[in-house]
Amino acid sequence: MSYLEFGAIPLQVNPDLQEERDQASFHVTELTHIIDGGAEKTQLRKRLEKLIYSDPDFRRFPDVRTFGTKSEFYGASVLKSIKLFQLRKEHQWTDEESDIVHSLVDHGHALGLHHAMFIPALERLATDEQKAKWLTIAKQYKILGTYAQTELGHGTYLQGLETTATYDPGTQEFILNTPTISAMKWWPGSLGKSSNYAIVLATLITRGKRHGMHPFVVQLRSLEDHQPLPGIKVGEIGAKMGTLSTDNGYLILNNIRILRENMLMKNAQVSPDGTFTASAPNQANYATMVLLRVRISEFAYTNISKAVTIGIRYSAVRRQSKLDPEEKEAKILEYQTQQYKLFPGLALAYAILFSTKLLKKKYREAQTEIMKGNLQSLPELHCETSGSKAFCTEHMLKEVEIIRQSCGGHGYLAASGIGMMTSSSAPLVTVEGENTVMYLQVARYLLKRFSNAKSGEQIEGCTSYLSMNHAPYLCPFLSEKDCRNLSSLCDVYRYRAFIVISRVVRTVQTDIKDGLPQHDAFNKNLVHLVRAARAHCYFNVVKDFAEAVKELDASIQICTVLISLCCFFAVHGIVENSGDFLQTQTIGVEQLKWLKNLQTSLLAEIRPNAVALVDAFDYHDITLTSALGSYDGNAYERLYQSTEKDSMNSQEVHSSYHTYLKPFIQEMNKAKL
Ligand SMILES: CCCCCCCC/C=C\C/C=C/C(=O)SCCNC(=O)CCNC(=O)[C@H](O)C(C)(C)COP(=O)(O)OP(=O)(O)OC[C@H]1O[C@@H](n2cnc3c(N)ncnc32)[C@H](O)[C@@H]1OP(=O)(O)O
Ligand SMILES: Cc1cc2nc3c(=O)[nH]c(=O)nc-3n(C[C@H](O)[C@H](O)[C@H](O)COP(=O)(O)OP(=O)(O)OC[C@H]3O[C@@H](n4cnc5c(N)ncnc54)[C@H](O)[C@@H]3O)c2cc1C
Repeated sequence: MSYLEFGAIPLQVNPDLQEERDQASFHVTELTHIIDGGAEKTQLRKRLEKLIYSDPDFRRFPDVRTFGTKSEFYGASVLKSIKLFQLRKEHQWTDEESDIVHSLVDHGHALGLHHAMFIPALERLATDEQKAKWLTIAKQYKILGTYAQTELGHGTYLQGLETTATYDPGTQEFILNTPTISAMKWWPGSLGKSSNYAIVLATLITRGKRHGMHPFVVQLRSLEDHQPLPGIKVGEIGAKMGTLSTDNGYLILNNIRILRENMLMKNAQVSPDGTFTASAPNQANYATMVLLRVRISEFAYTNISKAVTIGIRYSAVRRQSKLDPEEKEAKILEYQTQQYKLFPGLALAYAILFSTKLLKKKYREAQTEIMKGNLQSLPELHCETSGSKAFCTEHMLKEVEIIRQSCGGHGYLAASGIGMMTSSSAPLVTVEGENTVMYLQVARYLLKRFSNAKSGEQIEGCTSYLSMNHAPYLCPFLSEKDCRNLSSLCDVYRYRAFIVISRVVRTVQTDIKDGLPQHDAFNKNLVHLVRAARAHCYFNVVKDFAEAVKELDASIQICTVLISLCCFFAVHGIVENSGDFLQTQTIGVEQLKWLKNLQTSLLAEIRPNAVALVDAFDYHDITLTSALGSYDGNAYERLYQSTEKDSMNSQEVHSSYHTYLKPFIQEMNKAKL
């Protein structure tokens, strides 16, 4: 066989993968339509896919990503941003269309924060008059902006932000300053080299009084030559583990004067004479973060669904060792342990998909009210978005890494597409509210709602179960078969959450009664509080998944397979956290035995549809950029083909040979002689 024949990609689908597709019990397209939200949405996505991928600059990304330098990668990413902006303008994309496009192109493009945060911040924090000024030019790309909140010294604790915006009534300007090294802005995406504007979050000082964190529109760079304006020092913070396309930046402000009107004044106002008035609680200024927490939850779906597509397709074409000594080597997907690595990620992808669809709906409804000035739903929304962001990203990151390991050695190759996914997924547990901190916000809300419920209030929303009549719980599972009941599984999660929450409330209360100040009583129980928040979030995701499956308007075949998957998601979660479930007596030892058996039975049940379930995500090969996970399953040919793109292979003999190796080899051979 010639060299070329080795590398050529066969025209047909790998027969091992075809075999998987042939045995699917349902129509993949029907499920794709459900995932996309309807047949017309699938058509829309495909139309956008065609448009984007017809441009070679989007197609050549895998090469740059795999083999370029940081600077080359960033440069190519700026080009990609500009092309996306031009296309958005030309085709007048809606936000929905734009979101679809962002999930298609390699995420995190250089100017991504302009649409992800700068524009949403203007929409949420500016008055109508300010919107007419700033939003209009931002949408026309006359200015390119970012969201500069985090500082070197503080990311989580926003009340600790040190950047100041001091009002000068004499000139009716704010003077922005970075008073200490820890006050410099540090981390904002698109800040280092790309943006010429930023919404800077700073502590407002007027008439000698500090009024907490507020948003200010600040020009950073000249619109003529992109040089930083006088008094502004801005740059890139340095190499990161991944996300090479984004120029995360630092920013130092030295007596920067901006007009009074540059303070975004929807929620609080400073009048010309310096009088401060607040028309909403300070937390209303956190609105951009709340939106991003929804989007990051959705992004967790994108990452886990891509990863598991790669893992399952590859496991269907990779053969290693013999199951039956008389047969040929088995597909690694046949091994129960391999299914145990992959199917939790598969079930998680569907769980996050359905749960975030619901979250998005709730977000839209709440946001409509908030924009009208009704902030009643804000605490509940904060709890739901914080919890979803923490739960989805925590579980996604864990499963993506397990799936990477499931690909063996090849999973460690950049060409697999999955290693990069691990490093680009990693920051999602930190950005937009570090996960532990987000769980603690959920816990804080749970404690409040718990005591409301205790005092007889009828609780609505995601914590409504706290006001249920909680007679001692008796697990209804009397056999393995009973454990399949989705409604009973939801009950098990609900009671676990209730008991974990009530126990931590009792402990905190006892500690306070015993004389500990409230903050010490909290800190003494922080781990348990996070555990309570996790239990609450897990319950909500299981419930959302189960309800979505129950209400699905789909064929019996699809319902059957999704019920198995949902059941597996719930059962797996109980088995993985069995200590907690046993300790809260929501299950007993006997029931745990049945649940463990059911867990492995479900692996076998899901197995025949595994490839179809990932095919239904319908990722284009360019979106996946994976030699292991392409639709045709020709993994080895694609891996070998990818070596051609490696610059190390552009010369037969590398230049280092002449500089170092040749003299060394010659020296060694001389010595031998
Ligand atoms: C295909 C598209 C994909 C898109 C993906 C994009 C990827 C982009 C990648 C990266 C972008 C990253 C951007 C960023 O990271 S921006 C910076 C994000 N920073 C944070 O998230 C900071 C986290 N910290 C906080 O949110 C807060 O400081 C806090 C919640 C930890 C504490 O709040 P604070 O007011 O300082 O103190 P309290 O704890 O005392 O809270 C008072 C009170 O307010 C309630 N509360 C807090 N936050 C909110 C909120 N957002 N909404 C409503 N209410 C809120 C809090 O619960 C307290 O309530 P109380 O108990 O009733 O008093
Ligand atoms: C890739 C990336 C992109 C980013 N993009 C932006 C951006 O565009 N704009 C922007 O403004 N920021 C951005 N950030 C910053 C990001 O929002 C912060 O890093 C994040 O909010 C976490 O804050 P921190 O770094 O201060 O972590 P810290 O708060 O210092 O966390 C460190 C540890 O302390 C713990 N901890 C902190 N406070 C508490 C507490 N109260 N209780 C218990 N434990 C606590 C945490 O759990 C964690 O384990 C970005 C960060 C990254 C990594």
